[in-house]
Amino acid sequence: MKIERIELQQLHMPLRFRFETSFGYTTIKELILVSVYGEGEVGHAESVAMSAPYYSEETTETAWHMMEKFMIPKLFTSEIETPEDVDRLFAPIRRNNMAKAALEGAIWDLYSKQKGISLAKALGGEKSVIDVGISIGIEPTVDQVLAKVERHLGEGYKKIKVKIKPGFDVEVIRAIRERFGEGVPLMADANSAYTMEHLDVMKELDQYGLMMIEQPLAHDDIIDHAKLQRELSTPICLDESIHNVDDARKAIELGSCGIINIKVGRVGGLTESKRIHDLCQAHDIPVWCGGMIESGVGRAHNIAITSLPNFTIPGDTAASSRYWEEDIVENGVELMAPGQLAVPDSPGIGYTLNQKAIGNYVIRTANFRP
Ligand SMILES: O=C(O)CCC(=O)c1ccccc1C(=O)O
Ligand SMILES: [Mg+2]
Repeated sequence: MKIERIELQQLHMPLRFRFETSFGYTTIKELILVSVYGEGEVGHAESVAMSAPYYSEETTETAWHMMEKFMIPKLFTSEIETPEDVDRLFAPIRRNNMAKAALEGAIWDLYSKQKGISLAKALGGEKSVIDVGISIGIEPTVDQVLAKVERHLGEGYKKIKVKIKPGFDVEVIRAIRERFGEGVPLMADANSAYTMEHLDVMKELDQYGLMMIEQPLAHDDIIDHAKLQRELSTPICLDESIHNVDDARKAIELGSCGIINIKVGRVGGLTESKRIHDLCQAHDIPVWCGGMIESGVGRAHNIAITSLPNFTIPGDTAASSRYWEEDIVENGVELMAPGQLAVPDSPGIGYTLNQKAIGNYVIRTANFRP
């Protein structure tokens, strides 16, 4: 694969609502759109690093820096035949997974376009339709959460995830169960807001038949999660704690979780996402695709990886129109049926960029050539 040019564009996309988690809130989503040009085609992906280091250590600025100073120069001075070569090329660079994933993902898109196949097919995906859920943030009142649950259940979303934090947890879950019943596929995401001191709260949550509790304990822990898992019948799902396939192997071996959330950015790319998927499949650990408030470009990548068979639990890839007045892909990523997204079968990510919309959001551009 001959790479002729790489373009980075920093975009600021205003959200249609304030998205709050236990670690902070987002009203304007920052992202870096990566475009890799070669042999008459162009591949796209986005960096999901956030503006501040509260979900992970990366930020928009560090991702830009790592790509510009270390990753793009490597791409221009190496022979690349397949996207797996990119994964190998970046391996000596420690962490900075979101920066790595953005470049590797754009090259996966470019590679599948050059082959004339969909990204889903290039990854070994099998599904033509995926079930999706929705992630509801922390709201000022429980009633406001209930209103959102009602609206999104009406749109057919197949999983309702609510964000929790100490003081805004059991009450929310109880209210949802009382109002909407036991049948709602419901889970809670704590984004590391609890410690083992909160065992009593976790045991209370355990009474509500949740599909899982996501990342209750520290972002860098798998030991206490194993202890907690032994105290609960609800499966623990790890998000922040899993950065690569070895983390997944150790967490499974220790019994730290029963489910893993795969985010392509957090694990450093689609190649590593596939490895984690395969490992989990071999151990009967279901996986699902998490979200990072992506634009349509990141959503398209999420759809492609979710087409792999062990993504058996609906992920967080909701429709573009929930987040954006206007997305940066033509027509947005929209539900084809209640709670379902189509897996495109056209080459690459299967979505065309909306250059006019990009023009409205872009605040910085740089081009790199060999
Ligand atoms: O709607 C989405 O994109 C998922 C939102 C979400 O839950 C989330 C958003 C930003 C950072 C972390 C997380 C998370 O899954 O923990
Ligand atoms: Mg999470």
